[in-house]
Amino acid sequence: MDAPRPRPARSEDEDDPPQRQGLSTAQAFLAVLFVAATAAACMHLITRRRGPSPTGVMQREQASRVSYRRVVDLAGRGASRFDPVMANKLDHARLRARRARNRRRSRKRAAAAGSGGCYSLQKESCEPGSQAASANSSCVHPAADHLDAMRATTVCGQRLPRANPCWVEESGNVSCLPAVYLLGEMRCGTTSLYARLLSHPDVEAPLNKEPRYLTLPNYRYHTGSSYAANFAPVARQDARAITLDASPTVFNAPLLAPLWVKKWVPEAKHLVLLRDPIQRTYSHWRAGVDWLKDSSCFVAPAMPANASLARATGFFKPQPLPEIRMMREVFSFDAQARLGLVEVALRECGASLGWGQYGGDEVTLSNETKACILSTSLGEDVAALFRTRQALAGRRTDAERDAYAEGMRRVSACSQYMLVPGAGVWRSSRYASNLAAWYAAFPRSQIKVLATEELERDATAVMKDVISFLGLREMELPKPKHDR
Ligand SMILES: Nc1ncnc2c1ncn2[C@@H]1O[C@H](COP(=O)(O)OS(=O)(=O)O)[C@@H](OP(=O)(O)O)[C@H]1O
Repeated sequence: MDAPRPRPARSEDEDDPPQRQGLSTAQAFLAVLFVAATAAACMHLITRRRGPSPTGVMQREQASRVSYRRVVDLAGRGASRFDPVMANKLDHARLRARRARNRRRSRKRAAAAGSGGCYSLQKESCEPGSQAASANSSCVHPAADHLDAMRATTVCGQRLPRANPCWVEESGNVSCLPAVYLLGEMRCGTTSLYARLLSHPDVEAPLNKEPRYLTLPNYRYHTGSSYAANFAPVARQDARAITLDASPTVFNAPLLAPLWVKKWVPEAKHLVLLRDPIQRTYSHWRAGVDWLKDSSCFVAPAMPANASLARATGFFKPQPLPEIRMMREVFSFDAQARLGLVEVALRECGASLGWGQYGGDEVTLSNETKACILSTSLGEDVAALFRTRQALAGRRTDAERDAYAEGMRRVSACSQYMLVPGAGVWRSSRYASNLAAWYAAFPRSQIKVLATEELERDATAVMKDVISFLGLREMELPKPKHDR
Protein backbone atom coordinates (compact mmCIF):
# COMPACT_ATOMS: atom_id res chain seq x y z
CA MET A 1 0.00 0.00 0.00
CA ASP A 2 1.42 3.39 -0.93
CA ALA A 3 -0.19 5.19 1.96
CA PRO A 4 1.06 8.75 2.44
CA ARG A 5 2.74 9.30 5.78
CA PRO A 6 0.08 10.29 8.27
CA ARG A 7 0.23 13.94 9.20
CA PRO A 8 -0.18 15.30 12.73
CA ALA A 9 -2.98 13.50 14.50
CA ARG A 10 -3.84 16.60 16.45
CA SER A 11 -7.24 16.71 17.96
CA GLU A 12 -9.64 19.55 18.33
CA ASP A 13 -8.62 20.94 21.65
CA GLU A 14 -4.99 19.92 21.60
CA ASP A 15 -3.18 23.15 22.16
CA ASP A 16 -1.83 22.70 25.65
CA PRO A 17 1.70 23.96 25.90
CA PRO A 18 4.34 21.74 27.52
CA GLN A 19 4.70 22.26 31.26
CA ARG A 20 7.65 22.02 33.60
CA GLN A 21 8.36 18.52 34.87
CA GLY A 22 11.17 16.48 36.48
CA LEU A 23 12.46 13.15 37.95
CA SER A 24 14.30 12.47 41.23
CA THR A 25 17.34 10.14 41.38
CA ALA A 26 15.40 7.35 43.08
CA GLN A 27 12.60 7.77 40.63
CA ALA A 28 15.06 7.82 37.75
CA PHE A 29 16.45 4.46 38.96
CA LEU A 30 12.94 3.05 39.15
CA ALA A 31 12.20 4.53 35.76
CA VAL A 32 15.24 2.75 34.28
CA LEU A 33 13.94 -0.56 35.67
CA PHE A 34 10.52 0.24 34.33
CA VAL A 35 11.92 1.20 30.95
CA ALA A 36 13.82 -2.09 30.71
CA ALA A 37 10.67 -4.06 31.44
CA THR A 38 8.44 -2.04 29.14
CA ALA A 39 11.07 -1.94 26.37
CA ALA A 40 10.97 -5.74 26.23
CA ALA A 41 7.17 -5.68 26.11
CA CYS A 42 7.33 -2.91 23.54
CA MET A 43 9.70 -4.83 21.27
CA HIS A 44 7.36 -7.74 21.48
CA LEU A 45 4.44 -5.57 20.50
CA ILE A 46 6.30 -3.82 17.71
CA THR A 47 7.33 -7.07 16.10
CA ARG A 48 3.73 -8.33 16.20
CA ARG A 49 2.48 -6.34 13.25
CA ARG A 50 -1.22 -6.68 13.84
CA GLY A 51 -1.56 -8.63 17.04
CA PRO A 52 -3.97 -7.41 19.70
CA SER A 53 -2.60 -5.32 22.55
CA PRO A 54 -2.22 -7.29 25.75
CA THR A 55 -2.72 -4.18 27.84
CA GLY A 56 -4.79 -5.09 30.86
CA VAL A 57 -6.53 -1.76 31.03
CA MET A 58 -7.52 -1.92 27.40
CA GLN A 59 -8.78 -5.46 27.75
CA ARG A 60 -10.92 -4.54 30.73
CA GLU A 61 -12.16 -1.51 28.85
CA GLN A 62 -13.12 -3.68 25.91
CA ALA A 63 -14.76 -6.34 28.07
CA SER A 64 -16.85 -3.82 29.95
CA ARG A 65 -18.33 -2.34 26.79
CA VAL A 66 -20.59 -3.47 24.02
CA SER A 67 -18.55 -5.21 21.32
CA TYR A 68 -17.23 -3.28 18.36
CA ARG A 69 -19.06 -5.63 16.03
CA ARG A 70 -22.29 -4.54 17.67
CA VAL A 71 -21.45 -0.88 17.05
CA VAL A 72 -21.09 -1.54 13.36
CA ASP A 73 -24.35 -3.52 13.34
CA LEU A 74 -26.27 -0.95 15.32
CA ALA A 75 -24.89 1.91 13.27
CA GLY A 76 -27.12 0.79 10.43
CA ARG A 77 -30.21 0.78 12.62
CA GLY A 78 -30.25 4.03 14.50
CA ALA A 79 -28.38 6.38 16.76
CA SER A 80 -31.08 6.31 19.42
CA ARG A 81 -30.43 2.64 20.22
CA PHE A 82 -26.73 3.07 19.82
CA ASP A 83 -24.80 1.81 22.84
CA PRO A 84 -21.32 3.36 22.95
CA VAL A 85 -18.16 1.27 22.90
CA MET A 86 -15.34 3.63 23.79
CA ALA A 87 -17.47 6.32 25.32
CA ASN A 88 -20.23 6.57 27.88
CA LYS A 89 -23.34 8.65 28.32
CA LEU A 90 -21.27 11.54 29.57
CA ASP A 91 -19.83 11.95 26.09
CA HIS A 92 -23.24 12.65 24.69
CA ALA A 93 -24.30 14.98 27.48
CA ARG A 94 -21.06 16.94 27.18
CA LEU A 95 -21.29 17.05 23.41
CA ARG A 96 -24.88 18.32 23.58
CA ALA A 97 -23.97 21.00 26.13
CA ARG A 98 -20.97 22.07 24.08
CA ARG A 99 -23.02 22.22 20.90
CA ALA A 100 -25.72 24.32 22.59
CA ARG A 101 -23.00 26.67 23.86
CA ASN A 102 -21.46 26.94 20.40
CA ARG A 103 -24.87 27.56 18.83
CA ARG A 104 -25.56 30.38 21.29
CA ARG A 105 -22.15 31.92 20.58
CA SER A 106 -22.62 31.61 16.82
CA ARG A 107 -26.05 33.24 17.00
CA LYS A 108 -24.61 36.09 19.03
CA ARG A 109 -21.72 36.62 16.62
CA ALA A 110 -23.97 36.38 13.57
CA ALA A 111 -26.38 38.90 15.10
CA ALA A 112 -23.49 41.26 15.81
CA ALA A 113 -22.12 40.94 12.31
CA GLY A 114 -25.46 40.98 10.49
CA SER A 115 -26.45 37.93 8.47
CA GLY A 116 -27.29 36.96 4.89
CA GLY A 117 -25.23 37.30 1.74
CA CYS A 118 -23.24 34.64 -0.03
CA TYR A 119 -19.95 32.92 0.69
CA SER A 120 -17.44 33.04 -2.14
CA LEU A 121 -15.14 30.07 -2.66
CA GLN A 122 -13.01 32.12 -5.04
CA LYS A 123 -11.36 34.63 -2.76
CA GLU A 124 -7.64 35.09 -2.72
CA SER A 125 -6.47 33.66 0.59
CA CYS A 126 -3.70 35.22 2.60
CA GLU A 127 -2.78 32.23 4.64
CA PRO A 128 0.38 32.35 6.69
CA GLY A 129 3.38 31.95 4.37
CA SER A 130 1.35 32.40 1.17
CA GLN A 131 2.54 34.68 -1.63
CA ALA A 132 -0.55 36.85 -1.29
CA ALA A 133 0.15 37.36 2.40
CA SER A 134 3.73 38.47 1.78
CA ALA A 135 2.68 40.77 -1.10
CA ASN A 136 0.17 42.32 1.30
CA SER A 137 -2.52 42.38 -1.40
CA SER A 138 -6.24 42.49 -0.77
CA CYS A 139 -6.33 38.84 0.16
CA VAL A 140 -8.66 37.46 2.82
CA HIS A 141 -7.30 36.18 6.13
CA PRO A 142 -8.67 32.90 7.52
CA ALA A 143 -10.35 34.59 10.49
CA ALA A 144 -12.23 37.04 8.22
CA ASP A 145 -13.15 34.21 5.88
CA HIS A 146 -14.59 32.17 8.75
CA LEU A 147 -16.67 35.12 9.90
CA ASP A 148 -17.90 35.48 6.33
CA ALA A 149 -18.83 31.78 6.28
CA MET A 150 -20.76 32.19 9.50
CA ARG A 151 -22.76 35.18 8.23
CA ALA A 152 -23.49 33.89 4.75
CA THR A 153 -26.36 31.60 3.95
CA THR A 154 -25.48 30.38 0.45
CA VAL A 155 -22.40 29.76 -1.68
CA CYS A 156 -21.89 32.59 -4.22
CA GLY A 157 -22.77 31.90 -7.84
CA GLN A 158 -25.16 29.57 -9.55
CA ARG A 159 -25.24 25.90 -8.66
CA LEU A 160 -24.38 23.82 -11.71
CA PRO A 161 -26.55 20.84 -12.73
CA ARG A 162 -23.90 18.25 -11.85
CA ALA A 163 -23.59 15.22 -9.59
CA ASN A 164 -20.87 17.07 -7.67
CA PRO A 165 -21.65 20.34 -5.82
CA CYS A 166 -20.12 23.07 -8.02
CA TRP A 167 -20.96 26.76 -8.45
CA VAL A 168 -20.18 29.22 -11.25
CA GLU A 169 -19.64 32.83 -10.22
CA GLU A 170 -20.19 35.89 -12.42
CA SER A 171 -16.54 35.81 -13.47
CA GLY A 172 -17.26 32.45 -15.11
CA ASN A 173 -14.97 30.62 -12.67
CA VAL A 174 -16.26 27.35 -11.25
CA SER A 175 -15.59 26.20 -7.69
CA CYS A 176 -16.53 22.85 -6.16
CA LEU A 177 -16.75 21.15 -2.79
CA PRO A 178 -16.66 17.36 -2.42
CA ALA A 179 -19.76 15.22 -2.88
CA VAL A 180 -18.29 12.54 -0.64
CA TYR A 181 -16.42 12.59 2.67
CA LEU A 182 -14.29 9.59 3.49
CA LEU A 183 -14.21 10.56 7.13
CA GLY A 184 -11.86 7.95 8.50
CA GLU A 185 -11.03 6.61 10.94
CA MET A 186 -7.26 6.83 10.83
CA ARG A 187 -5.49 3.48 10.37
CA CYS A 188 -8.67 1.70 9.28
CA GLY A 189 -7.66 1.12 5.64
CA THR A 190 -8.88 4.48 4.30
CA THR A 191 -6.02 4.61 1.77
CA SER A 192 -7.13 1.29 0.36
CA LEU A 193 -10.80 2.36 0.17
CA TYR A 194 -9.76 5.66 -1.43
CA ALA A 195 -7.66 3.90 -4.09
CA ARG A 196 -10.55 1.57 -4.90
CA LEU A 197 -12.97 4.47 -5.23
CA LEU A 198 -10.65 6.33 -7.58
CA SER A 199 -10.65 3.37 -9.94
CA HIS A 200 -14.30 4.17 -10.70
CA PRO A 201 -14.42 6.26 -13.91
CA ASP A 202 -16.80 8.80 -12.35
CA VAL A 203 -14.66 9.51 -9.30
CA GLU A 204 -12.14 12.29 -9.75
CA ALA A 205 -9.14 12.60 -7.41
CA PRO A 206 -8.79 15.81 -5.41
CA LEU A 207 -5.43 17.61 -5.58
CA ASN A 208 -4.76 16.59 -1.99
CA LYS A 209 -6.23 13.35 -0.66
CA GLU A 210 -6.19 14.68 2.90
CA PRO A 211 -6.70 18.46 3.08
CA ARG A 212 -7.64 18.11 6.79
CA TYR A 213 -9.26 21.55 6.60
CA LEU A 214 -12.12 20.60 8.91
CA THR A 215 -10.05 19.88 12.01
CA LEU A 216 -9.64 22.83 14.31
CA PRO A 217 -5.88 23.40 14.27
CA ASN A 218 -5.89 23.44 10.44
CA TYR A 219 -9.12 25.38 10.09
CA ARG A 220 -7.55 28.31 11.90
CA TYR A 221 -4.93 28.74 9.20
CA HIS A 222 -6.88 28.16 5.98
CA THR A 223 -9.82 29.60 4.10
CA GLY A 224 -12.78 27.98 2.36
CA SER A 225 -11.36 29.11 -0.99
CA SER A 226 -8.04 27.36 -0.45
CA TYR A 227 -9.96 24.25 0.67
CA ALA A 228 -12.18 24.38 -2.43
CA ALA A 229 -9.08 24.70 -4.66
CA ASN A 230 -8.37 21.03 -3.82
CA PHE A 231 -11.46 20.00 -5.75
CA ALA A 232 -10.75 22.02 -8.91
CA PRO A 233 -10.06 18.91 -11.06
CA VAL A 234 -13.70 17.79 -10.84
CA ALA A 235 -14.84 21.15 -12.21
CA ARG A 236 -13.20 20.25 -15.51
CA GLN A 237 -14.91 16.86 -15.75
CA ASP A 238 -18.33 15.90 -17.07
CA ALA A 239 -21.58 16.25 -15.14
CA ARG A 240 -21.39 12.70 -13.76
CA ALA A 241 -18.02 13.15 -12.06
CA ILE A 242 -17.77 13.48 -8.31
CA THR A 243 -14.84 14.03 -5.98
CA LEU A 244 -14.10 13.42 -2.32
CA ASP A 245 -12.30 14.63 0.76
CA ALA A 246 -10.47 11.65 2.29
CA SER A 247 -9.03 13.28 5.42
CA PRO A 248 -9.12 10.48 8.00
CA THR A 249 -8.94 12.97 10.89
CA VAL A 250 -12.33 14.53 10.14
CA PHE A 251 -14.43 11.82 11.79
CA ASN A 252 -12.72 12.75 15.05
CA ALA A 253 -13.56 16.46 14.70
CA PRO A 254 -17.17 16.39 15.96
CA LEU A 255 -17.40 20.03 16.97
CA LEU A 256 -16.58 21.60 13.63
CA ALA A 257 -16.72 19.21 10.68
CA PRO A 258 -20.35 17.94 10.77
CA LEU A 259 -21.75 21.44 11.13
CA TRP A 260 -19.55 22.92 8.40
CA VAL A 261 -20.39 20.18 5.91
CA LYS A 262 -24.06 20.30 6.81
CA LYS A 263 -24.15 24.03 6.09
CA TRP A 264 -22.37 23.98 2.72
CA VAL A 265 -22.94 20.48 1.33
CA PRO A 266 -26.06 19.19 3.10
CA GLU A 267 -26.48 16.42 0.53
CA ALA A 268 -22.91 15.09 0.99
CA LYS A 269 -22.51 11.35 1.53
CA HIS A 270 -20.19 10.06 4.25
CA LEU A 271 -18.12 6.91 4.43
CA VAL A 272 -16.93 5.81 7.86
CA LEU A 273 -14.50 2.92 7.99
CA LEU A 274 -14.08 1.41 11.46
CA ARG A 275 -11.78 -1.33 12.66
CA ASP A 276 -11.42 -3.33 15.84
CA PRO A 277 -10.56 -0.41 18.16
CA ILE A 278 -7.58 -2.08 19.79
CA GLN A 279 -6.05 -3.05 16.45
CA ARG A 280 -6.68 0.48 15.21
CA THR A 281 -5.23 2.15 18.28
CA TYR A 282 -2.16 -0.04 18.15
CA SER A 283 -1.62 0.72 14.46
CA HIS A 284 -2.06 4.46 15.15
CA TRP A 285 0.41 4.32 18.03
CA ARG A 286 2.92 2.43 15.89
CA ALA A 287 2.60 5.06 13.16
CA GLY A 288 3.59 7.63 15.82
CA VAL A 289 6.60 5.55 16.85
CA ASP A 290 7.65 5.22 13.19
CA TRP A 291 7.47 8.98 12.81
CA LEU A 292 9.50 9.43 15.96
CA LYS A 293 12.21 7.03 14.79
CA ASP A 294 12.50 8.76 11.41
CA SER A 295 12.79 12.16 13.04
CA SER A 296 15.59 14.36 14.29
CA CYS A 297 14.93 12.91 17.76
CA PHE A 298 16.89 9.84 16.63
CA VAL A 299 20.42 10.58 15.46
CA ALA A 300 23.02 8.32 13.89
CA PRO A 301 26.31 8.20 15.81
CA ALA A 302 29.42 9.38 13.94
CA MET A 303 30.70 6.62 11.65
CA PRO A 304 33.61 4.83 13.34
CA ALA A 305 36.78 3.77 11.50
CA ASN A 306 35.51 0.23 10.90
CA ALA A 307 32.22 1.18 9.25
CA SER A 308 31.21 -2.25 7.99
CA LEU A 309 31.75 -3.80 11.41
CA ALA A 310 29.76 -0.95 12.96
CA ARG A 311 26.90 -1.55 10.56
CA ALA A 312 26.98 -5.31 11.08
CA THR A 313 26.83 -4.91 14.85
CA GLY A 314 24.03 -2.37 14.61
CA PHE A 315 26.20 0.32 16.17
CA PHE A 316 25.42 2.72 13.33
CA LYS A 317 21.65 2.49 13.88
CA PRO A 318 20.11 5.86 14.77
CA GLN A 319 19.84 6.20 18.52
CA PRO A 320 17.39 8.35 20.50
CA LEU A 321 18.63 11.61 21.98
CA PRO A 322 19.09 11.39 25.79
CA GLU A 323 15.89 13.29 26.52
CA ILE A 324 13.98 10.88 24.27
CA ARG A 325 15.48 7.86 26.06
CA MET A 326 14.17 9.34 29.28
CA MET A 327 10.67 9.56 27.79
CA ARG A 328 10.44 5.91 26.77
CA GLU A 329 8.29 5.28 29.82
CA VAL A 330 5.75 7.66 28.29
CA PHE A 331 5.68 6.53 24.70
CA SER A 332 5.54 2.76 25.23
CA PHE A 333 2.14 1.45 24.14
CA ASP A 334 1.23 0.38 27.67
CA ALA A 335 2.05 3.78 29.14
CA GLN A 336 0.21 5.50 26.32
CA ALA A 337 -2.84 3.31 26.93
CA ARG A 338 -2.89 4.11 30.64
CA LEU A 339 -2.15 7.82 30.31
CA GLY A 340 -4.51 8.15 27.37
CA LEU A 341 -7.37 6.59 29.32
CA VAL A 342 -6.67 8.83 32.32
CA GLU A 343 -6.78 11.88 30.10
CA VAL A 344 -9.93 10.74 28.30
CA ALA A 345 -11.71 9.98 31.61
CA LEU A 346 -10.66 13.34 33.02
CA ARG A 347 -11.92 15.18 29.98
CA GLU A 348 -15.23 13.34 30.10
CA CYS A 349 -15.58 14.75 33.60
CA GLY A 350 -14.72 18.29 32.54
CA ALA A 351 -11.10 18.24 33.77
CA SER A 352 -7.77 17.97 32.00
CA LEU A 353 -4.17 17.62 32.96
CA GLY A 354 -2.93 18.98 29.65
CA TRP A 355 -0.56 16.50 28.05
CA GLY A 356 2.54 18.45 29.00
CA GLN A 357 1.74 18.28 32.69
CA TYR A 358 2.32 14.55 33.17
CA GLY A 359 4.87 14.28 35.90
CA GLY A 360 4.68 18.05 36.33
CA ASP A 361 2.85 20.19 38.82
CA GLU A 362 0.23 18.65 41.06
CA VAL A 363 -3.32 19.22 39.92
CA THR A 364 -6.29 19.93 42.18
CA LEU A 365 -9.60 18.34 41.23
CA SER A 366 -12.96 19.36 42.63
CA ASN A 367 -15.03 16.82 44.59
CA GLU A 368 -17.54 16.84 41.76
CA THR A 369 -14.85 15.91 39.23
CA LYS A 370 -13.50 13.16 41.50
CA ALA A 371 -17.01 11.70 41.90
CA CYS A 372 -17.52 11.88 38.16
CA ILE A 373 -14.24 10.02 37.49
CA LEU A 374 -15.13 7.30 39.98
CA SER A 375 -18.50 6.86 38.31
CA THR A 376 -16.89 5.93 34.97
CA SER A 377 -16.12 2.30 34.15
CA LEU A 378 -12.39 2.89 34.63
CA GLY A 379 -12.81 5.10 37.68
CA GLU A 380 -10.67 3.05 40.09
CA ASP A 381 -7.86 2.59 37.57
CA VAL A 382 -7.88 6.26 36.71
CA ALA A 383 -7.84 7.30 40.36
CA ALA A 384 -4.86 4.99 41.10
CA LEU A 385 -2.88 6.28 38.14
CA PHE A 386 -3.73 9.82 39.03
CA ARG A 387 -2.50 9.34 42.61
CA THR A 388 0.83 7.89 41.38
CA ARG A 389 1.28 10.76 39.00
CA GLN A 390 0.54 13.33 41.70
CA ALA A 391 3.03 11.71 44.07
CA LEU A 392 5.72 11.81 41.37
CA ALA A 393 4.91 15.38 40.52
CA GLY A 394 5.49 16.56 44.07
CA ARG A 395 8.97 15.02 44.28
CA ARG A 396 10.58 16.48 41.16
CA THR A 397 13.15 19.25 41.18
CA ASP A 398 12.91 22.24 38.86
CA ALA A 399 15.75 20.90 36.68
CA GLU A 400 14.06 17.51 36.40
CA ARG A 401 10.79 19.13 35.47
CA ASP A 402 12.51 21.17 32.77
CA ALA A 403 14.17 18.06 31.34
CA TYR A 404 10.89 16.14 31.41
CA ALA A 405 9.00 18.96 29.75
CA GLU A 406 11.63 19.23 27.01
CA GLY A 407 11.54 15.46 26.47
CA MET A 408 7.75 15.50 26.25
CA ARG A 409 7.81 18.42 23.82
CA ARG A 410 10.29 16.61 21.58
CA VAL A 411 8.50 13.24 21.64
CA SER A 412 5.32 15.01 20.77
CA ALA A 413 6.68 17.08 17.87
CA CYS A 414 8.83 14.22 16.52
CA SER A 415 5.90 11.79 16.48
CA GLN A 416 3.73 14.31 14.62
CA TYR A 417 1.72 14.78 17.82
CA MET A 418 0.62 11.15 17.94
CA LEU A 419 2.50 10.14 21.07
CA VAL A 420 0.72 12.57 23.33
CA PRO A 421 -1.27 11.05 26.18
CA GLY A 422 -4.98 11.53 25.65
CA ALA A 423 -4.56 12.99 22.17
CA GLY A 424 -5.68 11.86 18.72
CA VAL A 425 -4.64 8.22 19.07
CA TRP A 426 -7.17 7.69 21.85
CA ARG A 427 -9.92 10.00 20.79
CA SER A 428 -9.87 8.43 17.33
CA SER A 429 -10.92 5.16 18.97
CA ARG A 430 -14.03 6.64 20.55
CA TYR A 431 -16.20 5.59 17.64
CA ALA A 432 -19.57 5.92 19.34
CA SER A 433 -19.40 9.52 20.46
CA ASN A 434 -17.82 10.64 17.18
CA LEU A 435 -20.45 8.78 15.19
CA ALA A 436 -23.24 10.27 17.31
CA ALA A 437 -22.11 13.77 16.27
CA TRP A 438 -22.36 12.87 12.59
CA TYR A 439 -25.74 11.20 13.06
CA ALA A 440 -26.97 14.35 14.75
CA ALA A 441 -26.07 16.41 11.68
CA PHE A 442 -27.01 14.05 8.82
CA PRO A 443 -29.75 11.52 8.16
CA ARG A 444 -28.64 7.90 8.38
CA SER A 445 -29.28 7.50 4.66
CA GLN A 446 -26.24 9.73 4.04
CA ILE A 447 -23.79 7.90 6.32
CA LYS A 448 -22.38 4.48 5.53
CA VAL A 449 -20.46 2.69 8.28
CA LEU A 450 -18.11 0.01 7.01
CA ALA A 451 -15.88 -2.47 8.83
CA THR A 452 -12.22 -2.75 7.90
CA GLU A 453 -12.44 -6.47 8.52
CA GLU A 454 -15.16 -6.74 5.85
CA LEU A 455 -13.00 -4.80 3.40
CA GLU A 456 -10.22 -7.26 4.09
CA ARG A 457 -12.49 -10.29 3.78
CA ASP A 458 -14.55 -9.35 0.72
CA ALA A 459 -13.56 -6.05 -0.86
CA THR A 460 -15.67 -6.71 -3.96
CA ALA A 461 -18.88 -6.95 -1.94
CA VAL A 462 -17.98 -3.88 0.13
CA MET A 463 -17.24 -1.82 -2.98
CA LYS A 464 -20.50 -2.92 -4.61
CA ASP A 465 -22.32 -1.66 -1.54
CA VAL A 466 -20.35 1.62 -1.55
CA ILE A 467 -20.98 2.23 -5.26
CA SER A 468 -24.69 1.76 -4.80
CA PHE A 469 -24.71 3.98 -1.69
CA LEU A 470 -22.94 6.77 -3.63
CA GLY A 471 -25.32 6.42 -6.58
CA LEU A 472 -22.47 5.69 -9.00
CA ARG A 473 -22.75 3.57 -12.14
CA GLU A 474 -22.60 -0.07 -11.14
CA MET A 475 -19.41 -1.86 -12.15
CA GLU A 476 -16.80 -4.17 -10.70
CA LEU A 477 -13.71 -2.21 -9.73
CA PRO A 478 -10.19 -3.53 -10.28
CA LYS A 479 -8.03 -4.17 -7.23
CA PRO A 480 -5.66 -1.23 -6.66
CA LYS A 481 -2.03 -1.95 -7.63
CA HIS A 482 -0.50 -1.50 -4.20
CA ASP A 483 -3.30 -2.91 -2.09
CA ARG A 484 -2.88 -5.69 0.46
N1 LIG B 1 -7.73 -3.70 2.41
C1 LIG B 1 -7.41 -3.60 3.69
N2 LIG B 1 -8.06 -4.31 4.60
C2 LIG B 1 -7.74 -4.23 5.89
N3 LIG B 1 -6.77 -3.45 6.39
C3 LIG B 1 -6.09 -2.70 5.53
C4 LIG B 1 -6.37 -2.74 4.14
N4 LIG B 1 -5.52 -1.89 3.56
C5 LIG B 1 -4.75 -1.34 4.55
N5 LIG B 1 -5.08 -1.86 5.72
C6 LIG B 1 -4.47 -1.55 7.03
O1 LIG B 1 -4.96 -0.26 7.43
C7 LIG B 1 -3.92 0.45 8.09
C8 LIG B 1 -3.66 1.74 7.35
O2 LIG B 1 -4.86 2.46 7.39
P1 LIG B 1 -5.04 3.84 6.63
O3 LIG B 1 -4.75 3.68 5.19
O4 LIG B 1 -6.40 4.31 6.97
O5 LIG B 1 -3.91 4.73 7.30
S1 LIG B 1 -3.88 6.33 7.36
O6 LIG B 1 -4.82 6.77 8.37
O7 LIG B 1 -4.20 6.86 6.04
O8 LIG B 1 -2.49 6.62 7.77
C9 LIG B 1 -2.73 -0.47 8.12
O9 LIG B 1 -2.83 -1.18 9.34
P2 LIG B 1 -1.57 -1.75 10.14
O10 LIG B 1 -0.80 -2.60 9.17
O11 LIG B 1 -2.14 -2.54 11.28
O12 LIG B 1 -0.78 -0.56 10.60
C10 LIG B 1 -2.98 -1.38 6.93
O13 LIG B 1 -2.35 -2.62 7.05
